[in-house]
Amino acid sequence: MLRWLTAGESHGQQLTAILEGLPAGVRVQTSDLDVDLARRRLGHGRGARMSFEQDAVTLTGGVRHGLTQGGPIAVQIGNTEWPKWTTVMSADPVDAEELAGQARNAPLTRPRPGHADLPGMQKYGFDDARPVLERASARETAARVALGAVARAFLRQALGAEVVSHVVAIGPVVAPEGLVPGPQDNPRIDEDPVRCADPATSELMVAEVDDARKNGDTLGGVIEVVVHGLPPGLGSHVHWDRRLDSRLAGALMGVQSVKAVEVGDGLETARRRGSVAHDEIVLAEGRVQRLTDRAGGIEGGMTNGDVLRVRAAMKPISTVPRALATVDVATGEAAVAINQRSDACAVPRGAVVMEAMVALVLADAALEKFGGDSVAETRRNAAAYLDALPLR
Ligand SMILES: Cc1cc2nc3c(=O)[nH]c(=O)nc-3n(C[C@H](O)[C@H](O)[C@H](O)COP(=O)(O)O)c2cc1C
Ligand SMILES: C=C(O[C@@H]1CC(C(=O)O)=C[C@@H](OP(=O)(O)O)[C@H]1O)C(=O)O
Repeated sequence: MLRWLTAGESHGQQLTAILEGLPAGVRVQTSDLDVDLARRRLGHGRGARMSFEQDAVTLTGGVRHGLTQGGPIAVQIGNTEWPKWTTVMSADPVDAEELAGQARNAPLTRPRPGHADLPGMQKYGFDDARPVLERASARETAARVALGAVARAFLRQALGAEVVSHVVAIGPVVAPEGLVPGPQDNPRIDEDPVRCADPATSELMVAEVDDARKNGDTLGGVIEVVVHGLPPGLGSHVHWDRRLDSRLAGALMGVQSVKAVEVGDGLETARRRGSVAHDEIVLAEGRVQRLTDRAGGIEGGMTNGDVLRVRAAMKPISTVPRALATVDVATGEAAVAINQRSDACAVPRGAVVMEAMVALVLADAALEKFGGDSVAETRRNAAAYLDALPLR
């Protein structure tokens, strides 16, 4: 239904993104994309680049006078870094002498453990990590967040659904269980330096980031994305690749540094007995309701109408200032890994990327279920489906 693609390098001229398959009539404008792009630059632990990068975003296709037109939506995001990289990252051949004078062009031959550097060089036949790290960099997530903002607008206008997130762990500091942000809580959580919903835990998280940074180290953590207002029946039990949990897991694992995904209570559920692992169904006030939401709003690969909760675990940043051991591929000698300027902890801003991926997957699943060439049609179809459900 929905297809999306991104292109561009971390220090290239710009990122480009295309979203194809969205209906006409979705209200969206540049400022909506700006809001999420700015949120992606926030967070204690971010690197220097985040404080000056402007994410100059332009909607270049598919939107007219603040409304989608039904055609592919195209977005470009200029890289503020570009002026320093015009020669090194030039698409066209450049004069060899001019290139030789550029310190930035020195081959990167000491691959960083935990990065795409070494396997990428081996796979694509490069003797320099530059072409690999330029595309592997999470700079690319700016493009996903821009498209995610469009998907978020569609979900809100078609279904009344809201996608929010919070940080539930940074390194060993874990927020209390059971905190579930409400549909309007993003602005409040954005105010917190680590996007944690619990102020006491937030203070401990900030201290942990400061301590890691002081010691030349880095941190990862866990993000929970919460979606309110979804109808039952998005996704399907009938085939593995139609299961919504499978699609969400793939999308979240597709974000740089994500090493685990949980749906609902996830791993904790595996440690429970069945009698206390599931969500019992009752009839209350003429509606079917669940007493708990351990499943995170998904049963049998479909939304069940409860609040959707998925978690993504990011590993610690791989560019560790206290440089890790590697091998210089030019000399074959033991070396320390290249140490580029880097985030110390990207979990708070990673949360905004996870929201975008969840919004894109849900927009796709909503269009599959309800169709519609205009958002008004999608909305009517969804309303008729809900009206016809015998037990809601
Ligand atoms: C929002 C975000 C920001 C990131 N920032 C950095 C960074 O500044 N330095 C770094 O080494 N890795 C950073 N990463 C992680 C790397 O991009 C990632 O570890 C690398 O591309 C290898 O991919 P893998 O971890 O999925 O194996 C970031 C990831 C995300 C999601
Ligand atoms: C630029 C962004 O994140 C970058 C992600 C990243 C990495 O290795 O993933 C490394 C750093 O980039 P640089 O190569 O300039 O040091 C981060 O700043 C961004 O998120 O916009």
